[in-house]
Amino acid sequence: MAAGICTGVILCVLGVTGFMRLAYRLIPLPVVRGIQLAQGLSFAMTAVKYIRKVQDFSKSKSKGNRDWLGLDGLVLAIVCICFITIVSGAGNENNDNDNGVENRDDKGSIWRRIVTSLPSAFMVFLLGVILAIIRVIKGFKFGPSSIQVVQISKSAWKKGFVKGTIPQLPLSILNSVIAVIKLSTDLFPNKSVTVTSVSMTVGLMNVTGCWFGAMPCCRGAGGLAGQYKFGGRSGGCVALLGATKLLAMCARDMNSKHDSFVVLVCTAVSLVGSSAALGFVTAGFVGTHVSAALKRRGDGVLGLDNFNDYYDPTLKRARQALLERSGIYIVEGDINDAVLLKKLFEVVHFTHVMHLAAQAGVRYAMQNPKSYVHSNIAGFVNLLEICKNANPQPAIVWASSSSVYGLNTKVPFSEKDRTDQPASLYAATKKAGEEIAHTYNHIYGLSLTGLRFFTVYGPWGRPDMAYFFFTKDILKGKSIPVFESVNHGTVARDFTYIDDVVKGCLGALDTAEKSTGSGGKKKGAAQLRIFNLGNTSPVSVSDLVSILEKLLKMKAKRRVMKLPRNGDVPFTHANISFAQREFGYKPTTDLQMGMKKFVRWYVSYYGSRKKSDH
Ligand SMILES: O=C(O)[C@H]1O[C@H](OP(=O)(O)OP(=O)(O)OC[C@H]2O[C@@H](n3ccc(=O)[nH]c3=O)[C@H](O)[C@@H]2O)[C@H](O)[C@@H](O)[C@@H]1O
Repeated sequence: MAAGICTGVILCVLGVTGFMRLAYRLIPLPVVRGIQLAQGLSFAMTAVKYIRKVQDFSKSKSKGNRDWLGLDGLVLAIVCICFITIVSGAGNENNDNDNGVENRDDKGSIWRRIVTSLPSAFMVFLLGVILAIIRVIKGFKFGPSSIQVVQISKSAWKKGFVKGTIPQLPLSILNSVIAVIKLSTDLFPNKSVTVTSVSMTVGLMNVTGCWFGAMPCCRGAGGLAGQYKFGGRSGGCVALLGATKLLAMCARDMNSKHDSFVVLVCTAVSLVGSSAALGFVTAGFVGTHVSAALKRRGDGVLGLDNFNDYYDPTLKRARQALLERSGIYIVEGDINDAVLLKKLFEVVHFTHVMHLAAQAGVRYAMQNPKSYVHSNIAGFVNLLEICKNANPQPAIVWASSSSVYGLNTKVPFSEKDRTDQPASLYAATKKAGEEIAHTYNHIYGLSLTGLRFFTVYGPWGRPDMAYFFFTKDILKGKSIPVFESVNHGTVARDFTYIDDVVKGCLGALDTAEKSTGSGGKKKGAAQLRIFNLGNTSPVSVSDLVSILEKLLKMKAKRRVMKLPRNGDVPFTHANISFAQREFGYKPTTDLQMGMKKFVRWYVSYYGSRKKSDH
């Protein structure tokens, strides 16, 4: 927007001061024609490339060859090219005979007249719009959109001017002003256009429009020539174009610029990925790592996160920045927002949903029980409602927890064991999630895979977890509460390194079968699975502290205390044979190695004093 406004201002100034007139007189015609030819050829080559290869517009890259068949297939494209070529080349537009009198008996001539009068490019464009609507958008609604004034930061002005205005200016002057005037004098010799009026109107269009989010635009000699060739020769065609744009602006579906942006991103995602996975809570710990891994292997990922303040939101924003650098966009919203979710699902046909949006932490459930019900139960149900109505229904992989094993004493914990004695409300909501998953699988044919994570840790982890705040407090010289169970027994966890968990998540996604229902109706039995994703070798909290002491080269001030009765269980230990059998899950990182990687990250991330005060 800043670049558009700056370019607009410069064009206005050049127009008013008469400098543009000077440029018009000084720049020779061959230079202008050269620019036009180069532009024309580059557009033609781009068109051929777009037809031959499937495009990854988000990266401006070509992918594989386009399929022959389908609504965006090669056959249709070739038919359209032939149609335009035949219609445009069907003969002289002036079909009068030598005497200037039409020979009405000449049947071939009549047909030729009809064919040449067809607005071929407009017809192909219209067909394209209809096919795009069929492919991408359902349920178009109309009504006025709200208009907002764009806020442009100081750095955006600077960046826009340097990276947008300066490189664009020569083309704007030559193609949007000088070439347009030369061409319009050729095409419409009886109409007078002045350099000042063209320059000023292009400038004013951008100076006013860009403040309201309009895409920077210009007149172009190519566009003028194209419109002339295909029949747009009066002011009426410009008015028609404007009216169509106003109509498009009225799509009520997009209430704000943010909504429109979301829709555009979604469309890009659906065009990019052969399988579009939706990583909910992408700025969460596990979500960040899973999304990045999916993107690395070429999947289309769209994130969703409400960026709540359960723990330091700046860490979440830093994860978001990391993901955005690798091309993953995160929509800011809540899984309880049915309107938003519906909109996303209308635009993208998600093949998979990786649902990692939850209120985590076992002890916090006593302080804020409602947040657990809100996210882990109401939010989950809301998501399942949207997924069951989607067409096609996505396959869902979601995060349960090792805490569902609660007070069980039989080890290692197997998926076949009882899970009816949770020790915290957190565990109870996760257990409820598993039962809710069963219901949606049974009634609607949704494919659902629950993953019971076992105390996942690693770089970019959660500051509310013990290993994280132990590290922080040891470094600060503060004491840390180390829990022990009855009779000075150890408290132990099957700590699992993030990279191992990511492999498990990808394995679960890749082996997830399709949901069988569509549009809210079940059409057959669907897959329903639960897997433990643990490390299979529990370590006591006391040993965890010793590992940290060695890595941080500092002695911890241990405050040994009895395991409080606020949700904690004395130990966890996963049996992972089921995940191993189904998708080859095999953790390879022990606590020593995993903590080394975590500490390295922690020190580099919180290296400065400012950041370490988190
Ligand atoms: O995998 C799981 O099921 C769960 O793992 C963790 O829960 P937890 O294992 O309790 O992880 P931490 O809170 O990091 O505690 C780790 C160990 O440190 C102990 N601890 C915790 C806090 C403390 O002040 N002192 C202390 O000794 C805990 O008793 C526990 O044995 C996560 O917080 C849950 O979101 C997740 O669902």
